[in-house]
Amino acid sequence: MIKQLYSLIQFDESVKTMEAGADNIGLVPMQNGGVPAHRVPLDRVHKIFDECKKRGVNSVAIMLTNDPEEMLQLAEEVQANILHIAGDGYTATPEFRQRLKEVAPDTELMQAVLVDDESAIERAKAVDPFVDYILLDSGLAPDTGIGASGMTHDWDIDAKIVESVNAKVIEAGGLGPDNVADAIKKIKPYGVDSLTKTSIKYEGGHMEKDIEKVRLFCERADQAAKEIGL
Ligand SMILES: O=C(O)c1ccccc1N[C@@H]1O[C@H](COP(=O)(O)O)[C@@H](O)[C@H]1O
Repeated sequence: MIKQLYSLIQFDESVKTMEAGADNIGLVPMQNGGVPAHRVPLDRVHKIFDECKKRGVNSVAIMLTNDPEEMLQLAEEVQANILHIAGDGYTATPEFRQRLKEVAPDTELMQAVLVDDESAIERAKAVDPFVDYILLDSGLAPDTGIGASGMTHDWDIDAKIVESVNAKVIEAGGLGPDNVADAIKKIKPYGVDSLTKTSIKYEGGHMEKDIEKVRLFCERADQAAKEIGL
């Protein structure tokens, strides 16, 4: 079971998050979008992603901009393992996928799908043929993008999507140590993702990972997956 943790800002907390069991760590490289306090300067992105490589952890660059040209520039610059499109104004296309391969041949593509009602199933199917991952998430963040709501959504829809697509499905939206096991047992995803419930939030939008909660999240996810033979 892949455990994906967002949204890393500092180098030291990234290392601690990897040591606590994360398989994928996600961050917002400096761009036009997202809460200013969460955007990571590019020199630090490189330092964190180099550390990921050394430790065999996947680096994920989250795109909150809605400009595909800016995404491709960033993809070329950071060469992440995964590019996660989470902006609410742009959805990946086969052409985007092709251009991503040209500028970052080793970067896989993850498309966030907003699960608001059953229409999410068709939206997931539409991107399935040309993405590597589909991330199922809740709500729209007030600043930009799909996700970061801290809320769960209808897991029955997610279970149907897992059955209907070939891409690897990452379950997101309001997951934390308290409910990750239930989500895995119900949805049977390829991976699980957490932001709000494994973070400490401060005034002004600053956040840092709560390492004990990250550790618990990873431990409970692995235990649940083992129990159902995933
Ligand atoms: O990670 C962010 O900073 C972010 C900002 C804006 C939109 C989405 C973002 N992240 C994605 O949202 C999920 C779920 O968040 P939560 O656990 O429900 O709070 C997060 O893990 C990222 O995939």
